[in-house]
Amino acid sequence: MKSIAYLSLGSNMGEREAYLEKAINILDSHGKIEVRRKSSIYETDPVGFTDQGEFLNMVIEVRTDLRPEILLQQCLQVEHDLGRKREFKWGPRIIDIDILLYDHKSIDSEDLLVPHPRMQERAFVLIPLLELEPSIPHPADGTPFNRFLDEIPDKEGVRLWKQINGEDAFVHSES
Ligand SMILES: Nc1ncnc2c1ncn2[C@@H]1O[C@H](COP(=O)(O)OP(=O)(O)OP(=O)(O)O)[C@@H](O)[C@H]1O
Ligand SMILES: Nc1nc2c(c(=O)[nH]1)N=C(CO)CN2
Repeated sequence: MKSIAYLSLGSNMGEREAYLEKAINILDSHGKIEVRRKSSIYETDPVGFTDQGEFLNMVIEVRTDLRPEILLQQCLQVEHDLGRKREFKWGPRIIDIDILLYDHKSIDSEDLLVPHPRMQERAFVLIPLLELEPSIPHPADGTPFNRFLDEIPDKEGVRLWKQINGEDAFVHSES
């Protein structure tokens, strides 16, 4: 049976939008992961290590029969294929792909924590996720993620950068 997962994508180096686009295309290209919906793209102030460039962030919904650990491997492989170098934790990156949610599961294995352990404190994750699924609940206790967003004081650091309507992602209208 197919599962539904939500992935967070972020880029703050080089051609940021092109990296998001390439990552989605690679994920979708093997026939194992169907990218069903894409949030808008947001420009976001860096969180954690703040002395770095602004990010573009978005969330996608995928449908897959890959197990969560294999889905993670695919995400890491795409990061690798696009040339990501791991320099330091929370530092600049051409692409970062995190698994936020996988069905209604809680997973705690050596390499994978789902829900992503820091997602509920990150407006740059919650705003695009809630755009796709406004009342999605936390699998552990059913708390709607919009309640976590309400508790984040500073949301100005997340600004709509490019509105996406479903399948229209990456179709450029500017001339
Ligand atoms: N839900 C998850 N999604 C992606 N990676 C995860 C997840 N849970 C655990 N990991 C582990 O985290 C590692 C990736 O860490 P990475 O260097 O991308 O962290 P980061 O993006 O700098 O920080 P953060 O995890 O806070 O976003 C992966 O190798 C993976 O084993
Ligand atoms: N705005 C923003 N800040 C971050 C991001 C990110 O994707 N966007 N990713 C991080 C590590 O995963 C650390 N800080």
